[in-house]
Amino acid sequence: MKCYPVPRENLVLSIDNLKDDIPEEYLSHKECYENVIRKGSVLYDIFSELSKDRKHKAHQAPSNAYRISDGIMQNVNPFLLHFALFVPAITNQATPEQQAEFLKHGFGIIGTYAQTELGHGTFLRGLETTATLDLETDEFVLNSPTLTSYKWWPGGLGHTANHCVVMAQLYVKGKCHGPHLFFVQIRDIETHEPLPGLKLGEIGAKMGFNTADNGFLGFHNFRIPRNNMLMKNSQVLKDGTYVESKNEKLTYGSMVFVRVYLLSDMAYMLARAATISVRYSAVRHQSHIKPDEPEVQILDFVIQQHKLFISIATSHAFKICGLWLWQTYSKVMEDIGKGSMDRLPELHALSCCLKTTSTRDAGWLIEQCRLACGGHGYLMSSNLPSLYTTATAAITYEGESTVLLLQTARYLIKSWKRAMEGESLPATVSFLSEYFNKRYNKWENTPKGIVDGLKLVVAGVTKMCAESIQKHVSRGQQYEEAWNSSSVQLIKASEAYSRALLCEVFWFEVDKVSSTLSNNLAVVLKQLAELYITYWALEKRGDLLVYTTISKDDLDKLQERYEELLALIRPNAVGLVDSFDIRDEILCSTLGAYDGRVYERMMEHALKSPLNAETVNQSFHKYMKPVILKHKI
Ligand SMILES: CCCCCCCCCCCCCCCCCCCCCC(=O)SCCNC(=O)CCNC(=O)[C@H](O)C(C)(C)COP(=O)(O)OP(=O)(O)OC[C@H]1O[C@@H](n2cnc3c(N)ncnc32)[C@H](O)[C@@H]1OP(=O)(O)O
Ligand SMILES: Cc1cc2nc3c(=O)[nH]c(=O)nc-3n(C[C@H](O)[C@H](O)[C@H](O)COP(=O)(O)OP(=O)(O)OC[C@H]3O[C@@H](n4cnc5c(N)ncnc54)[C@H](O)[C@@H]3O)c2cc1C
Repeated sequence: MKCYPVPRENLVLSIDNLKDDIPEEYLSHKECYENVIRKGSVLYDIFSELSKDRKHKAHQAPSNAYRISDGIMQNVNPFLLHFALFVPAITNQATPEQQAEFLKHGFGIIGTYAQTELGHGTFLRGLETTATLDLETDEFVLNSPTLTSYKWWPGGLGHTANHCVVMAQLYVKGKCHGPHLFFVQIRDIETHEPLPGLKLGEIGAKMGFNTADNGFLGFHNFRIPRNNMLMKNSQVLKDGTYVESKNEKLTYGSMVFVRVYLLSDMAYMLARAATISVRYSAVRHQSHIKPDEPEVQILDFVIQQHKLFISIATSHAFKICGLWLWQTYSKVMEDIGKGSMDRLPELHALSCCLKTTSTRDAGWLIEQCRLACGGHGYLMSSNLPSLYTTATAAITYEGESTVLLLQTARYLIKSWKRAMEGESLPATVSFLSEYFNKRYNKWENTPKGIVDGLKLVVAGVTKMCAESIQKHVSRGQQYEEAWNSSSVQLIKASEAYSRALLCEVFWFEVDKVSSTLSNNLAVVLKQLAELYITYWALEKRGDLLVYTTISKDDLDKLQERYEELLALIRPNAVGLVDSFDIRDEILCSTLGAYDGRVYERMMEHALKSPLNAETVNQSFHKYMKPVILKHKI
């Protein structure tokens, strides 16, 4: 790999170890793991060399360098959790002294984030792993009291990591203080054997993510020093005094970090899928549009453009909103550093709904890209199946999507109540006050008008939810029960909110930067933003008809404009995906390479199938032949 500026002599393993003799999809589960460890270890070495001068900082945006991993393994890198959650958890949740201690070996340790248990993933307060202070020895004793308390799912936990950050219920002097994080060594550094008192393993084959080495972990009277509790926000002193955090939800900070980041990650996943399917659709000729003319590029079918251009536009929307959300995150973290928690609920609400919408959209849009490639999209060598299973996992991990939408709904309902009481609201929800005070405009058939309309939908649905909860309460339900009864509508409010946010930020940011771009670029970027907004206005036409003054005539015009936009984008479609600038080595697709040699690549790849190494497979002689001979007349 020439793209890495690390001298070969600095590396322990040869860079030649990054090559595959047999494509990954033909390996067994065990071989696959061993293969990604072979390649992952080289990468780990490269990343550690590259990071030598880069001090870990809390709230630092992740470097894009790890994308190289996508080109080297089609499946998930088992070292990912070290970078994505283990190190960020320590930098965000440990004191400076602890950080110096826990990270002193740099890349000499490999960590993961062990939170989810067999019995509980969503409901963190229900976790069962215990960390009990032993005042005499100044240690915490970790235990998994039940089968359901076993840690279950953490990436890299099965066989890769030798350390982890563990979420456990803190017990001091018989009192439970809720979930807290602990730094725990789980394997011997030299032998890699699990330490005594631990039961460790891998959880088995999954729909995708198969090389992530997701594992289980049980503790039996396992002791760690008291100082291994991450104590930036709350502390346990030597005499057992518990010092409360300013906000107990700060313990959940590492999850907020990844949720925020996932928006950009989904932009990239979608860019890869769009690149493959748009390029393929330009190469593939099939059927006629005019009977007397040659077969067309399938990209010329308007319905194909409808399936694919939304992915290009969505990737840009996620990228731009991802940057916006990252800036919000950094600002809120800075405020927290200065002691102000004011914007933490807003950040939590934004990150929950945007994480959910971006992962769900990426999942179904990647699948749509796969379907748009016809049969060939079903081949592993197209890389679309792997992209799908990897993206779709994110709908569940780092907070299950329904559960996160309900968190945002909680914030919307609270904000609605504040609006009714005349309180001022943060800019991201101030439209609720405007709606409550009936300050809204008549429908306008422009991108800005659509954004305003989508916000009216959020406000209208939120109001309906608040009334529904109230109705159930007045019929005798407790507030929490009434919440459950109204949850279908609450989810709708949250979904509508994230869509309005995505449309607004995408349009506003594109509009803001367009004067700094060349005219041609600004025009195309605006077309993509308008396409995105119009697509969603048409998808949500029912809600717009209920909550705004949009008419059938307006909708007809929007449909016409949408089709116009498809035609305007068509000549630039291939250029647009080329501009994502994803190298063939990272794309890893027989269908999507830059040179368009689709059929040649497919044949070359098919010939690598181990089944093609011999003309007759031995199973013929063993099983088929006797049956054939028996039935031969
Ligand atoms: C070589 C490689 C190269 C590498 C290069 C390096 C580059 C690396 C770069 C990085 C690449 C990344 C790529 C991704 C990869 C990922 C891989 C997979 C990771 C998967 C990890 C996981 O999968 S890890 C587990 C995640 N597991 C959850 O995600 C549990 C969800 N479950 C909850 O999160 C809570 O359980 C839940 C529901 C909130 C209720 O919590 P609860 O019961 O305590 O709270 P309540 O509901 O009662 O709410 C009470 C009040 O707390 C408020 N609140 C709640 N949370 C709050 C919060 N966070 N912040 C503020 N406020 C919060 C709430 O808004 C209420 O506020 P109010 O009262 O004012 O309304
Ligand atoms: C690929 C992958 C990688 C992962 N990596 C890690 C890792 O590295 N570390 C780690 O700690 N964990 C990891 N996880 C675990 C992951 O974070 C959890 O699976 C996730 O948070 C969902 O929790 P759950 O499995 O308990 O789902 P559940 O909460 O059991 O969800 C089941 C159903 O119940 C519903 N439900 C649950 N609660 C409510 C509610 N309050 N209201 C309404 N509906 C509800 C959900 O919507 C869902 O439909 C990973 C998971 C996957 C799939």
